Amino acid sequence: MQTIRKTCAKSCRIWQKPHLAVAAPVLQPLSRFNQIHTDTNKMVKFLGQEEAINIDVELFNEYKYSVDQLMELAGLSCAVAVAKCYPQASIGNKSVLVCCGPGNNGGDGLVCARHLKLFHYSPVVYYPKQTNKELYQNLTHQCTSMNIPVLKSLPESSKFETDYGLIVDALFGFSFKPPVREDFVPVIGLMKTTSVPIASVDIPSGWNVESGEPEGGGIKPELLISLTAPKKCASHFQGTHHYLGGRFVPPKLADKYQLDLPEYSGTDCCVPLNV
Ligand SMILES: NC(=O)C1=CN([C@@H]2O[C@H](COP(=O)(O)OP(=O)(O)OC[C@H]3O[C@@H](n4cnc5c(N)ncnc54)[C@H](O)[C@@H]3O)[C@@H](O)[C@H]2O)[C@H](O)CC1
Ligand SMILES: [K+]
Repeated sequence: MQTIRKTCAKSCRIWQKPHLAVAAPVLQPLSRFNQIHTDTNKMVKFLGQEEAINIDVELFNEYKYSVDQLMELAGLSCAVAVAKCYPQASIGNKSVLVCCGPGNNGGDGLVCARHLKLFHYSPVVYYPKQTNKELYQNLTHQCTSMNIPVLKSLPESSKFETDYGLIVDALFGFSFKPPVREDFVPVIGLMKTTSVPIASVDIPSGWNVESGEPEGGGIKPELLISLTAPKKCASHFQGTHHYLGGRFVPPKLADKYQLDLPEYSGTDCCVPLNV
């Protein structure tokens, strides 16, 4: 626990909002503000939506990464974080429902499902809005080739709690613009009402990327895996585990955006952040 005064001193350096330094006399955990205190005693920056998109564009245009490369690393780090928080034995013979959206967040979900299968889980992919782009077709093919069912409709709700031990939420990431469109209302509704724990990839789907949970309530993931760096909505995350994944950021880029990323341990591809 640290005082907001201390938080603000750091915030001012990064966010250059000097007026914040004299506000808010109350005690607050850092993670409720716009930075998070990590195990390594560093402060990770929380990104706004535009900044997250700019970093993504820079990775592709300036650093010449391909989407496939980053998606593979992002999806792998999600599967590893899931395995750390929900060891296969704790899920037993129940399946993991991996809900995939129409964009790159959904692509991370397809990669995550494939790695979960290799880690001996039983993933089932729910992928209602499939595109004909080659990357997504290949990722889907890789899943079906590994006997991972890919569904276009939601599994039957009466048996949901007995059949599924975990939901991986890969519907929407940092490009989401509220409100949730009609096609995705049922799956968001299921996630809002089920007792099955949820692991959200990058953003809890349906949340505003910056301000967090929508009015009237949103999904409440137990695990959040932020990719590259947490987005501002992560400061409202109240679940049990917050991990950072996507260990692909070139140091020069991290410096440019003052990300202050935590140290990943050894060869790990994800790192826990203090909640
Ligand atoms: N640099 C990184 O950290 C990387 C992160 N990755 C992942 O990519 C997503 C961002 O992907 P993007 O394709 O830009 O967008 P989304 O997946 O968030 O969603 C776009 C998709 O969703 C549709 N959509 C938007 N709003 C709504 C709505 N209200 N209702 C329904 N549908 C909506 C939109 O039309 C698009 O089709 C990031 O979060 C990471 O998960 C990369 O994998 C690697 C690099
Ligand atoms: K998500």
